[in-house]
Amino acid sequence: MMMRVIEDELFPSTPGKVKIERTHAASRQFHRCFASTSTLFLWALLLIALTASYLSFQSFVDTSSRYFTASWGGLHWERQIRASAAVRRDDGIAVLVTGAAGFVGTHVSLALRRRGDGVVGLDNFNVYYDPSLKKARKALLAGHGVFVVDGDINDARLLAKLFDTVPFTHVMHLAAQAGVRYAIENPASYVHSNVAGLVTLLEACKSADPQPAIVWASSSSVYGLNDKVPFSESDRTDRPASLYAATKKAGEEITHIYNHIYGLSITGLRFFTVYGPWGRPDMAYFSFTRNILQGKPITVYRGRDGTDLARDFTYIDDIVKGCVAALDTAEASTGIGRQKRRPAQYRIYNLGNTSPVTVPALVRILERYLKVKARKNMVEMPGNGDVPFTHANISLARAELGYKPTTNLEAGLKKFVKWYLSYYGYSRRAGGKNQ
Ligand SMILES: O=C(O)[C@H]1O[C@H](OP(=O)(O)OP(=O)(O)OC[C@H]2O[C@@H](n3ccc(=O)[nH]c3=O)[C@H](O)[C@@H]2O)[C@H](O)[C@@H](O)[C@H]1O
Repeated sequence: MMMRVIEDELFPSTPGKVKIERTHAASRQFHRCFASTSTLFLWALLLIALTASYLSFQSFVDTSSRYFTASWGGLHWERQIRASAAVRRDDGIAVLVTGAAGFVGTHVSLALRRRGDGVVGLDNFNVYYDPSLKKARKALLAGHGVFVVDGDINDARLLAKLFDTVPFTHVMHLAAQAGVRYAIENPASYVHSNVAGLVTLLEACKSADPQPAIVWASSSSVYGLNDKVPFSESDRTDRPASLYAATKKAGEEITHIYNHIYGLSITGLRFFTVYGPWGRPDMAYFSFTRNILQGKPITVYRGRDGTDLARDFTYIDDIVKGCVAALDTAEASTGIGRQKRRPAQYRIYNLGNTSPVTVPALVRILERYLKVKARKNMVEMPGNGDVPFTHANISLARAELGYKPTTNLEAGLKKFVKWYLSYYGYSRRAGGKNQ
């Protein structure tokens, strides 16, 4: 019956033809057709096989090109990571420091290493400011046995590899897009590092076995338009003045989620305008020093009502003590296999200096140490994210971390200027390193 249908379809009934011939012809045609269907089938198989081999070749090319071009991976690399992570004291900790070639990251890594903890750094060496300064910090760390991986916190494969290689007990997360006013120019970089990068890192931490405890850098800028002084952790933080502040505030909410669902132990540190040797060239105290020495004018912002702006400038060594104390008092994360077994620690602390200084006062101190008069342009604060003042209440950090800042701006800037002159040389016009 089936054959009949096929026959009829292939040979529409034509009056005058002999039936038997039709049947034979149809059968020949059918076999020819069957043969051509099998051929088609074989061709299709061949095509599928070719596609499969092409795809696996592509993936081989991808993998090997990543192997040959990526700045991480391989046996030698793993050996460096393990050596850097080796703990050399009783009850020492193994810490992954993100942003290790940054200002705070370098100092914290050195402090941990000096007391015998295992430290592995991670930094993407971006060009937000002169990467040669970051490379110099990396070299400084290498001299103390700290290896810094060149990679991004958005690279989930790299993070997974790091946690596979070392059972980190802690993550000191300092990698971020910093700077309050730069967010006007490059908003996407804040979302990339401070939001997407943070989530990628937390995902890796949540999946790691053991899960590390996380201490990370939030910011005084989360207080935004808060005018209740001094700023306490319980004050409002829902009125940020810049995208930078908003991404740091988002970080506080995001880390809370990972604490709540996965049992990650989280400590957020709100840093107040940190300064000191090996600092960030984009910050006022640093760029003012450079300009004053080069005889260039500096722009000093003032409030709309003519008042001076003020910051609770905090010296790097005090911040490092706060970071280390936060690591030492961090309880272990409570999750395993991505499941929380019991509630985990969630903390937020101000790390400031408790004595705000105005920007013109900062300039006067620099003039004294540099022995050069600054050429000042007093300008009304542009509406690009700045806040008029910051002032930290540090009672909580003092009570729970034993945090007690000991360096005032005078003493701290003296150390900064000494470092600056030794690093860049006395006369910028006479040459020296790039900035
Ligand atoms: O605590 C924080 O969480 C932040 O601290 C820092 O931000 P800020 O307190 O804004 O520091 P910084 O830029 O040095 O400006 C200092 C003062 O100089 C004024 N300022 C600045 C530049 C200038 O050209 N002129 C000027 O008057 C300016 O108006 C301000 O009054 C970090 O950069 C930031 O990453 C974040 O960590």
